[in-house]
Amino acid sequence: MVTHTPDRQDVSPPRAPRPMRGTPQWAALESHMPALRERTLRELFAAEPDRAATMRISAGELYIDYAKQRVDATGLTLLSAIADAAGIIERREAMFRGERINTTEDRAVLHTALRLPRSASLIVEGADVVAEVHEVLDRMGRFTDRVRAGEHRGATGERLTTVVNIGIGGSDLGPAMASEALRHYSDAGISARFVSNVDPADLTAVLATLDPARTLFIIASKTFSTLETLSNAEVARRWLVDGLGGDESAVARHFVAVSTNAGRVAEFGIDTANMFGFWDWVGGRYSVGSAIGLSLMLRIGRQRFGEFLHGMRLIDEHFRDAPLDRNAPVVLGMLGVLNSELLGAQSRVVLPYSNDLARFPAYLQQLTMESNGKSVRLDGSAVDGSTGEIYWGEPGTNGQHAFYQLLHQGTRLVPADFIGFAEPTDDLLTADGSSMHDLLMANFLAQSQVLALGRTAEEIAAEGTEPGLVPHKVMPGNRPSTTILAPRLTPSVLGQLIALYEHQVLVQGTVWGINPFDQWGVELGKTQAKELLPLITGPGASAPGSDVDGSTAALIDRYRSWRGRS
Ligand SMILES: O=P(O)(O)OC[C@H]1O[C@](O)(CO)[C@@H](O)[C@@H]1O
Repeated sequence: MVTHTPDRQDVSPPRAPRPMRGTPQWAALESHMPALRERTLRELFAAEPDRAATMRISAGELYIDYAKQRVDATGLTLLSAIADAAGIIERREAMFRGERINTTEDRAVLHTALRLPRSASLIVEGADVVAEVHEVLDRMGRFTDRVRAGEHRGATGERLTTVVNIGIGGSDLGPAMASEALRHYSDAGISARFVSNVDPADLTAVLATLDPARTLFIIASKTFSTLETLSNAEVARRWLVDGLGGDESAVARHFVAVSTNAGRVAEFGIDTANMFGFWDWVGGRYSVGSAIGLSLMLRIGRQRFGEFLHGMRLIDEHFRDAPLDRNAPVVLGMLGVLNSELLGAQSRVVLPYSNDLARFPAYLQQLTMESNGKSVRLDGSAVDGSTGEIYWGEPGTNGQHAFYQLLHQGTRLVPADFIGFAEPTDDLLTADGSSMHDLLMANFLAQSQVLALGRTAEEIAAEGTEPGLVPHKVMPGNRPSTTILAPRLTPSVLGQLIALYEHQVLVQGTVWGINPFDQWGVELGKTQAKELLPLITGPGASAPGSDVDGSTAALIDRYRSWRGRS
């Protein structure tokens, strides 16, 4: 039995992360910045012939090239010194040990325990969390085996062929992204649909295509108190019962829940025998490897779901074992800090050259921005720099024909993460017999090359360009990017990509001294929506006693009048 104890590196007890600005390590980086700002990527490539060989890391099956980042060997050493001084090793080990590093919610942060092997043991506050994790995985496995084999059928005896996951945020984005990414591995004739928005258009559009007799609903909510999810779940239940001739008992065969809150699941009317649990130490945006991934397991089966978890574990192990300056989440997280804090980048664009990863940027938006969009440190003091990179993106080559113009010639610096695969999930041949996948990947390679090296006025003039057009055609270059290449988009590789970004969040949160694991900023909007609802449906905001601000009151009045309620 493998016991996961903090024995990998000699660590002292965890401390709150230290603010990094003002430390000697930060000052050293700042004094090196003129060298990084002045030298272009063209110059760096010319000056450092072995740049490509040294600025790459293999982690799991991911080949990560960061030679096109605006950094040199000294800069990289200084960046890892900052991560070290911020206490990343202690914080990482405290996380893996199951300490309550999410102090504002008094919780451990143990998504990494979701992917420990059955043979491992991790005792946290007296309980072996690995045993608990595998008990749930086994239950999920038995259930999904039965649905996939047609043994668990709908109330009328039909096979269940569509699973509808109703959830939002972390209870939607992970499984929705992964289900699309791994569509190629769906092998039991089960399709998955995802409903998240409280906008009735979402559920209406999905239900319109479905047969209740063949539909299984998964109500996924960590808290089981989320307005959007419960509203959609109630309507879905009514639709099912009505569609099956008013048979209330059908709910038991067509509804399962995924939650940490058995009481609320029972209150909602789902038998807790049909509930798959997880734990408060799994943050919503870190939960795709928990029972929140049930829809994915239904599609790809328990073995491939296991490979997905294994992929995450490969990167967990790399994150724990690799020295900081060869550690992919540390290096990439710190390059994000460099770009956003010292090179003036305002966002990071993620460009998967895989249509199957279309939802990956949206998934990363919650993972990174809900985690590190904070402006106070763990001790409640204000941060003194910026935090939380803004993530966005679209699959290549679609983005090329939409926003790459700004990436190449705009005034803003937008560092890019390119993600691509050697083997296609599908390939087609063009009329001349060439592989469309090769065409896609030629674009993948060309774009980062052009971003980095650009084209000068002299080079453009030398091509015979009319002088008046030369400035319009200059490609400034010197725009940083990282390229992540993997053999193929398998369940394991998807798990590796997810964990690579998860751990970057911890690295950056540690350097910024903030808590990446709470999300207090989303609460007030929810409360105020509840307060405004009766004004919208009842007397209006201009009624005596209403203390709604003038702008909102006028909007409510206009809304009510257009709804015919004045
Ligand atoms: O799974 P739940 O409890 O329904 O929460 C859904 C989402 O809502 C949030 O709390 C934010 O509103 C996310 O952190 C979470 O992933």
